[in-house]
Amino acid sequence: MFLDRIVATKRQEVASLKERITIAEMEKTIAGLAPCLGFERALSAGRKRPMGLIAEVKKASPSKGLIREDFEPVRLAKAYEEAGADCLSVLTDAPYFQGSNDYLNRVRQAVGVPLLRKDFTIDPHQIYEARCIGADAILLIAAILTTEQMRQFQSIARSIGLDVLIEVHDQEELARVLELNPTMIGINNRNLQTFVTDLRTTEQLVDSIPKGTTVVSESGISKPEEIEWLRSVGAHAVLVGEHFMRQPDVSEAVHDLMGSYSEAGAGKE
Ligand SMILES: O=C(O)c1ccccc1NCC(=O)[C@H](O)[C@H](O)COP(=O)(O)O
Repeated sequence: MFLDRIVATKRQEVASLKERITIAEMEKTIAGLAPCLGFERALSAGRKRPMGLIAEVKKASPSKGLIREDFEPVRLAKAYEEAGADCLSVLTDAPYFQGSNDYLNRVRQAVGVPLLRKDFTIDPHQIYEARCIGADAILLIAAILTTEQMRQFQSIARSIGLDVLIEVHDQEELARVLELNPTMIGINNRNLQTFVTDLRTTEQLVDSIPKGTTVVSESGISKPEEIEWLRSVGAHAVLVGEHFMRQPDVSEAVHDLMGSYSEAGAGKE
């Protein structure tokens, strides 16, 4: 399975990270950082449109290869912010997505919206690293973690101020995730074996999620009517990468997909 390859790579990365820095050293850095920006809040009570938006800074993907030639992460992030994206997602995985920790760090200096570190978290070291490089939230993917790992990682993340987006693909993963009483769940519409996206995945899972949980529909979203439909079935926010990355003007692309917005916020139903 493709995810097994990614996890094997992450094990090597974590081993080399552990040789470079200890958690105690990262804790010292974290003690001197400003508090995190509220990622989950920006998508729920604080969102600017009826549907919240996490706009992704994504250069390439395993399924599509290089997506954007003129990839300038800071310029893209500023354009997203100017267009009223509630939060940004920055891919930091290098081998499969051509991402980088440095991209996230530079984006952090340039924008004032909360940032998700988009990577494959398999070890506590990566959670502390995420906070050190400027993330406000991390992603936990149920498909590659046990329930106990997710519980431990969620607790560590919260203890250093990070919000947690826990991602599921099916009912089995969702049942395990609900044991953790998460405040925010991502439903990934992409089948990780075939890479095919199907927005009905969100519809199939959303009704099993307790009210009050912020639900993010992820992947394969590109049309305004899909935003409307995802909202009608119960999603509070969307995560969009490839569609924006393929448009010459990402700011215009956000307006075209999401509509106009109000700084006053649209709030959580
Ligand atoms: O994007 C991929 O091909 C991919 C393959 C395997 C695991 C994860 C993958 N993507 C990560 C994501 O979750 C997406 O970047 C994100 O949801 C945005 O999706 P999209 O709008 O379809 O770029």
